[in-house]
Amino acid sequence: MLGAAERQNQSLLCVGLDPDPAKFPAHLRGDASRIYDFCAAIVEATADTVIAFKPQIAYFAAHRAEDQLERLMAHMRAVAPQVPVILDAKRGDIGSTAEQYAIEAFERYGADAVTLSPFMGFDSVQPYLKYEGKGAFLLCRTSNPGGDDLQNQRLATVDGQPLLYEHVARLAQGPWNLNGQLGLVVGATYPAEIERVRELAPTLPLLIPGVGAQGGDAVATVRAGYRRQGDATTGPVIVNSSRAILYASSGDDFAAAARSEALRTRNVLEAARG
Ligand SMILES: O=c1ccn([C@@H]2O[C@H](COP(=O)(O)O)[C@@H](O)[C@H]2O)c(=O)[nH]1
Repeated sequence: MLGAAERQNQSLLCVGLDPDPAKFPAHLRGDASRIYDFCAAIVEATADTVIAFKPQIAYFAAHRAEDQLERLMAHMRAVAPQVPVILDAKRGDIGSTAEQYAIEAFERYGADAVTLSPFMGFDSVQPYLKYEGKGAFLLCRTSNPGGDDLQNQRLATVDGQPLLYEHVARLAQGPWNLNGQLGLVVGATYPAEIERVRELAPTLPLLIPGVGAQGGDAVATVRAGYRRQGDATTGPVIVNSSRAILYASSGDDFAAAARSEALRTRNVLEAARG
C-alpha cells in the first residue's frame, strides 16, 4: 500500500491527524464534537498529497471522541482507499493485553498499521503480527530530546555493544520480522541516526515524525533515509507532519491552507529525493 500511494501521489509525506479543539478555527474552536468534521476536511483537502495518514489516538481518546475516530477511519477508506492509515497508539503490553490492543487497532478502527513500543520484548509485539497484511512500526530512535535517556544507552551484554536503538533496528530487520510486517519510527530531528537505522534496516519502512512543528530538517531526513537502488528503492520513507499542516491557518480557510502546506512539504521532500 505504501508503494502504491507513494507512486500515485508522488509523495513521501504523511499527514498526522492530531486534532486539538483548542487550536481549531474560530467557528469550531473548543468544540470536541467537531473533531470528525475538522479531520474529515483535512483528509479531503490532502488525500492526493500523501503516502499515508497518521491519526494519533490520544487526541481522540482525551476528548471521548473514539466514535469520531471510527467514523474518520471509514471516511479515509472512502475518500482515499489507496492511502494506508497508521494508527499512532504506541502500545506495548504483555501478550494477552496486546491481543486486545491489536483487536482495537485492526478490527475496531481498521488501521493498516499501528505504532508500538518494543520495550516489553517480542511477545508484546507478536499478537499484532497474527494479522496478515497489517504492519507494526516499532519506536526506535524517537524525535524527542528525552529519547536519549534510554535509546542512546549502550548494551554491554549484546555482541558489539550496540546502542539500544541500534539493537531495536537489528531485531526489527531480522529475527522479529517474521512475515515482513515491521517498520521503525525514527525522528526527523536526528538525521545521523536515521542514516544509521537505514544501514541496519535497509528494507524496512521508516516512519519519520519531527518535520514542521518540531523543526526537523526535511531535506536531511530524506537524504538520510531514502535510498534508490537501480529502478527499485529500499524500504519506504514516510515523513510525518501534523501541527504545521493542521493549523496552517486559524481561519475558515484552514483546509485550503492545510493543502498548501502539505503540497509545499511534499515538494520539498520530492526535491530531496534527487
Ligand atoms: O518519535 C516520535 C514518535 C511519534 N511522534 C508523533 O508524531 C506526531 C508529530 O506531530 P508534529 O505536530 O508534527 O510535531 C505526534 O502525533 C507525535 O505523537 C513524534 O512526534 N515523535
